[in-house]
Amino acid sequence: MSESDQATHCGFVALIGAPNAGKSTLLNQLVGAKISIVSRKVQTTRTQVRGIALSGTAQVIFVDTPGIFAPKRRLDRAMVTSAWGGATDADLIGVLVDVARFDHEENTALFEKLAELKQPKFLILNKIDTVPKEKLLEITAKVNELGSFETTFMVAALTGYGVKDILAWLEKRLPLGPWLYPEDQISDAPLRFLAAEITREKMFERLHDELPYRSTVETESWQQKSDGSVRIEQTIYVEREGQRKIVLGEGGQTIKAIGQKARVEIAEAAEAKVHLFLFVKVRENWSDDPERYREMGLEFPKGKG
Ligand SMILES: Nc1nc2c(ncn2[C@@H]2O[C@H](COP(=O)(O)OP(=O)(O)OP(=O)(O)O)[C@@H](O)[C@H]2O)c(=O)[nH]1
Repeated sequence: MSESDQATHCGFVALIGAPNAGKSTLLNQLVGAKISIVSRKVQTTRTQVRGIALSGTAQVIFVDTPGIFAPKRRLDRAMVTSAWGGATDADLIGVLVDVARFDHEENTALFEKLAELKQPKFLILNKIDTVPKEKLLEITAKVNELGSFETTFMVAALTGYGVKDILAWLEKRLPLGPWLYPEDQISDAPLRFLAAEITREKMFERLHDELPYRSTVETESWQQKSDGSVRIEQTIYVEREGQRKIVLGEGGQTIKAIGQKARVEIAEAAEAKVHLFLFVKVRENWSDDPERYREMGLEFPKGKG
């Protein structure tokens, strides 16, 4: 019960979907702030990031998950284990499907796996701006044959169209219970993790396909200064010397530009003046190193990578 006499609702909702279905975009719309990094490159989300939304009497805690379902490499397997971990702990599972790709292979694998999860599920058809209106009902019927869903939402996460309906439904649907987080909290991702994600996003924006998705960013130090500012040191890990040169750019221009953009956003998130220092290091085979997994909040999968 909250302080008022009104009963409150609270619960965990896992968002599951194929790569690029729009999970990060949707999560940001639901929460009304930039929580999870968004990119046109697939697999930018590596760990569960929670966004917390308030809707009337309900606190809805979203778990964002990596969207990949047929893992081959070790890093991919760790991501998938993390994704399903989030789903099995949740009260409800929101299944996100790109309407234009509902019958693609990645969704077939997803629906097969979903059948094993016992939690109630609801369907979110995203990117409805990309298919003709008259096709939507037919697609809705077809997708509902592939799984068992309590209800279906049609949204365009990019513009926010339809997103409020999801929150309104969840408000009634989540179990009764006290709120688990303070009212003004929108994420429980530690700030230093969020800061690393911001730098990674700026790096992807700047370098696109020049950089493999396996490069990573870690916040090595976070020092609060007496004047209220924060000194942050981050290391960008790449796998080869050639990649290090790309990230640095001529005369260090590229890394400088990445750092400037990241600093502005980290300062917003930290609500403080930020001094950001970026380093680039080559670490061969980092994706086989258990320590790197721990830092990303993932479990190191056993067996050969
Ligand atoms: N046209 C259109 N594009 C969208 C919509 N929602 C998301 N997108 C785009 O789809 C792409 C993928 O969105 P993300 O939110 O990064 O997808 P994700 O599922 O989190 O992806 P991963 O992190 O790789 O798992 C981005 O280019 C988005 O701008 C939508 O409603 N309409």
